[in-house]
This record gives sequence, C-alpha cells and structure tokens, in this order.
Amino acid sequence: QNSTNPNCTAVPDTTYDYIVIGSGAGGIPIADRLSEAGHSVLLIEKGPPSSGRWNGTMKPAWLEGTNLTRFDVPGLFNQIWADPTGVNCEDLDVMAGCVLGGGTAVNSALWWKPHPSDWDVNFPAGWKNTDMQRLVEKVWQRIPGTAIPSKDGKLYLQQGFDTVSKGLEAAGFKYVVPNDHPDQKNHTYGRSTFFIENAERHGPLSTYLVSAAKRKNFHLMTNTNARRLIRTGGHITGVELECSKEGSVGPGFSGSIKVTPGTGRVVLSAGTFGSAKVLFRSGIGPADQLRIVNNSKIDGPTMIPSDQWINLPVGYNLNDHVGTDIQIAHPDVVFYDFYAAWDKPIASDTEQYLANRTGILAQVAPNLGPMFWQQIKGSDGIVRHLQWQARVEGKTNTSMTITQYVGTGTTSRGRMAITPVLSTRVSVAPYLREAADKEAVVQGIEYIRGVLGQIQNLTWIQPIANQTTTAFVNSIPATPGSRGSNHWIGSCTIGTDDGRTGGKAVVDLDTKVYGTDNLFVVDASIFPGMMTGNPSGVIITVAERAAEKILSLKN
Ligand SMILES: Cc1cc2nc3c(=O)[nH]c(=O)nc-3n(C[C@H](O)[C@H](O)[C@H](O)COP(=O)(O)OP(=O)(O)OC[C@H]3O[C@@H](n4cnc5c(N)ncnc54)[C@H](O)[C@@H]3O)c2cc1C
Repeated sequence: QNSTNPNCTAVPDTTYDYIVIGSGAGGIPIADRLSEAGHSVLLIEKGPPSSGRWNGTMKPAWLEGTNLTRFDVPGLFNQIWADPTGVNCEDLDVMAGCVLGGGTAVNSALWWKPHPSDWDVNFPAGWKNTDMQRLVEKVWQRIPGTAIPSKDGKLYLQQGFDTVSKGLEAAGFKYVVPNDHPDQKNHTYGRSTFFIENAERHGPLSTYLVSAAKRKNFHLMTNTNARRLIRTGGHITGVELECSKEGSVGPGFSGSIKVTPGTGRVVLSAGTFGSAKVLFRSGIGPADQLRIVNNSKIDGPTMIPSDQWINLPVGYNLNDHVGTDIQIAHPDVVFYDFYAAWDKPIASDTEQYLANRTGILAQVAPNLGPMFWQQIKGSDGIVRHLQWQARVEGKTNTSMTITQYVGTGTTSRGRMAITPVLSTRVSVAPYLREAADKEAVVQGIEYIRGVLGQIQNLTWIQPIANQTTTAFVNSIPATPGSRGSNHWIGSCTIGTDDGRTGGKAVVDLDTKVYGTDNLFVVDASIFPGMMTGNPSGVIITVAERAAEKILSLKN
C-alpha cells in the first residue's frame, strides 16, 4: 500500500494477456469477448463505480436504502447537466462520463441499430454492412432495447410527441419502429428506443460486464488511471498506472502493470479524447503534440525519448454530430420537471417507480421524442443524414426543443490537442467548416419550419418568425458549447493509409496502431466518419468486430 493513502494499492505482480484501458461502449464489450476466449484480461477504469449493480453510491435521498443510483433511474439521466461533479471527465473541455461504463453509464440510453450507410459510407473493407450485420444482430440479442420503458406498458406525458407527430404525419412522414427498419431514415419518424430493461439503465454494464465478471480470468480495477504505455520501440510491455486523484476518490492501484511477456497485448478504449491522450503521453502522435508532453512538468522529465516517437496523425479527423436547436411552443405540451426529481421529487412518482418500476420516472429525462429523419443531397453530391430529436424542455412550460443532428455524409472535420497540464481540448471545432454541411443544416431547418408551421396554435421560439433560416444558423457559434452533441469520434482513424507515411489512419484494419505490434484502439476514436444516430450501438458493434479481428491475429 501507498504510505500516504491506504486507498492506493500497489499493482499486483501479475501479468495479463490483455490490458484494456477504459470501460465505456468500446472497452466493456471487447474485454468481455477477449476473456470469453480464455485470455486473462485486466480492465482498467479511471472513474468510480456507477450503477448500483457495481456498488456505485451516487444517489439522491429517495434512493437511499435501494440498490439504485443516479445512473440507474431513467428519470435522473439528465442530472449530469445539473451536477457533473465526480462523474464527468475533468481533463476534457467537453462532456464525457469518467465512471465505470463511461458514456454508457451517463448517456440518455438512446439505442439505434446502425443504418447500413453508417458502415458503407464510412468504414473500410472488412467493416462494411455485409461484414457487420451479423454482429449487429448479436449485439441486439443481448441488448434489445425498448420504446416503452415503464413496466406497465404505458407511455406517460405524450402530449409533446403527439403534437409534433401530427405535423409530421400531415407532411407525409411515415411512422416506423426505427430498429425494425434501420435503413428507413428518410421522411420517417418514430419513438426513441432506449437500452432500458426493468425500467433501469441496461446496456454493456448489465450484459457484457456481467458475463465478464463471472470469469476467473477477468479482472477489473476502478479509480485507476492509465498514465501511459511502457514500450520498447513498437512493442508494449506494460502500462503505468496511478490512483485517480491519488486515491482520494476510492480504492485504486498504482505502479507498472505488465502484459504477458512476448504475447500480451494492450487495447486502448479510453474514448475519443482519452485514447488519444494516452497515445500522446506514450510518444505516439504528431510531433507538435508530443513536444507539448515533452515540455510538460508532469511528463517531460520521464517521457520516452524523441528517437522512439512514432509519428501518427492522432487527434485529427475529429468529429461530432453538429447540433442545431430549434424551439417551439404549443398549449397542449406538458412539461415535467425531471431536475426537481433529484431533491424535490413528487412523492407519488417516486413511490410508483420504487414500488413497481412504472410511471414518468421510468422514462428518460427530459421526455424525448418524436425522432424523425431526413436525407439531403448536398451541392457536392454527397447525401447527408439528418436526425431530429424532440424533447419537452425549453423556455416555457409548453416548449419543446428539437435538435437537428447532421450525421452520415458530413465532411467537416476538426482536431483535438493536448495542453501543457495534460488536459485535452478541441483545438479545431469540427462544426460546419464545409459549405455543403451548412447547406444541409439550412435546408433541413427550412423544410421542418414549413412542416411544423402547419400545426395549429404552434408558436415559434427559435428561429423567430421573421428571421431567415440562414441568419438563424449563422447566429449560432460553431463551438462545442453551442453545437456539441457529445458524440465525439475520430481521433485515431481506422484505415489502410498508414499515417506514418502521410496517410490519415492511426490504426490498421485489425485496429492495431501502425508502428506497433501489440497495441490496439477499440472505441469511437477509430470511426472514419459520422453515423446517422446516437453512437453507442455502432461502437459496441465495432467492439464485437474488433474482438474477432484481434483474436484471429497470430503474433
Ligand atoms: C451526456 C451524454 C449523453 C449521451 N447520450 C447518448 C445516447 O443517448 N445514446 C448514445 O448512443 N450515445 C450517447 N452518448 C454518446 C456515447 O455515450 C459515447 O459516444 C460512447 O460512450 C463513447 O464510447 P467510447 O468507448 O468511445 O468511450 P467512453 O464511453 O467515453 O469510455 C471511455 C472510458 O475510458 C475511461 N478512461 C479515459 N481515460 C482513461 C485512462 N487514462 N485510464 C483509465 N480509464 C480511462 C473513461 O473514464 C471512460 O469510462 C452520450 C454521451 C454523453 C456524454
């Protein structure tokens, strides 16, 4: 044990066949699959436990004495915006979950089967729709999702859904069950699907992690930060670990942990920013970023020497769904104050939830839906997929905010960077840098203004009636704060064009980092381009594919 903190234990003198860094949408499934194949696997998570199932403790008073935390109850999912302390990643300048489960512990649990173009437009050979369909079905067998979270089979406070749906119907939008028809994403609408079961958060934390944890060859460390990789040339021999916040947040581990000599491997699943950061600190990335690490007080004196650096375009090709919020109001819409459910809940609602998992708190805050889709062909000939997400929240008690996301087909890209104190930041925001992306945003809004404008008694909050759509779109800054969707992808792109020799790719088609022989990246950072909907389903499917690829590699 660390002499200064009993919570900080020295790493065991054990070696592992696989060390997986990060327990999010990518990390948990890959750790499960690798351990299922009989390998010893260590999963390292820098954050604390989240869900009650994993001994998480963060909860409001009304959950005391239950096995539930803020991460489990759908009606509390938006609490991350009211109180992110101890939940969000403090080293990033955007929102992400740094707890067991990563984004899948804190997100809104929106759960979409990928559109075939998500693969065919974006991914390289071996990762196309024909390669991935089998795995999509495998993922959905484990995590089917539901559109009706409350256990009594009822949907609560649907006035917002009904109001907007009427307008969509009148304009000829077709109602679909989205995950029954993942390819029908044009002029369609439907209910949102969530990875919720028994009216609690489901997803990787209650499937893949459960099966992994039953195996003797699987090990989990929480509150433990992977500082950097230990490597000799392109061969990783271990990982330097440190207790998160020096052990003050809960029991963690520090010291150097080793992979099985000769055959052991390391998988980075620390997310778009986290994986890139570990690479930078390990001397892998563009020289400008490695020099920042080398000049830092924290890492500089002990960083791997520059003759060992591996020059790869880590941090480039950054993307996020570009979001644009419109807002309407209608007298029929009924608001529910989910934020108040934290400390001033309506007693009958908490009682109903606790007694039989029914009622409004079984539904995801802040009452989402409908979802609708459009496709727009840009002047550059590229089709862009638009997903619209409505929620009952806004300036008044009868308002709805409807966010337009531009997904598959976007061509704008940004960049992330590391700072001298070893935080990361979005150095070039990826939003609307290309004219055709902006055209799609404007055309989409223009069209939907017409559609919703037909709804009787509807009033516009934004854009206001006499504002042109172009002026409205131009008035919103292209920053993560105003446009961000928390769907970051792309800092460690997969591809055949080796980044060491001028290409864009950081990992090869087996997800192995170029220039290394036993280092892999499996998370949203490898995505070459943006998907249609919210990403966690696509990421988990990518992890399934990566497991197949990695397991079939001979050393
Ligand atoms: C508020 C919010 C709402 C969202 N809503 C939805 C939604 O409804 N539906 C949807 O599909 N997607 C949603 N997303 C996005 C989705 O959750 C993410 O895209 C997804 O979780 C990313 O997966 P990942 O594996 O790449 O990284 P993450 O899930 O972010 O996992 C990375 C993990 O690595 C850990 N880590 C990082 N660095 C280190 C290190 N050095 N050592 C050890 N551990 C480390 C982090 O703590 C984290 O647990 C949302 C995201 C947010 C933040």
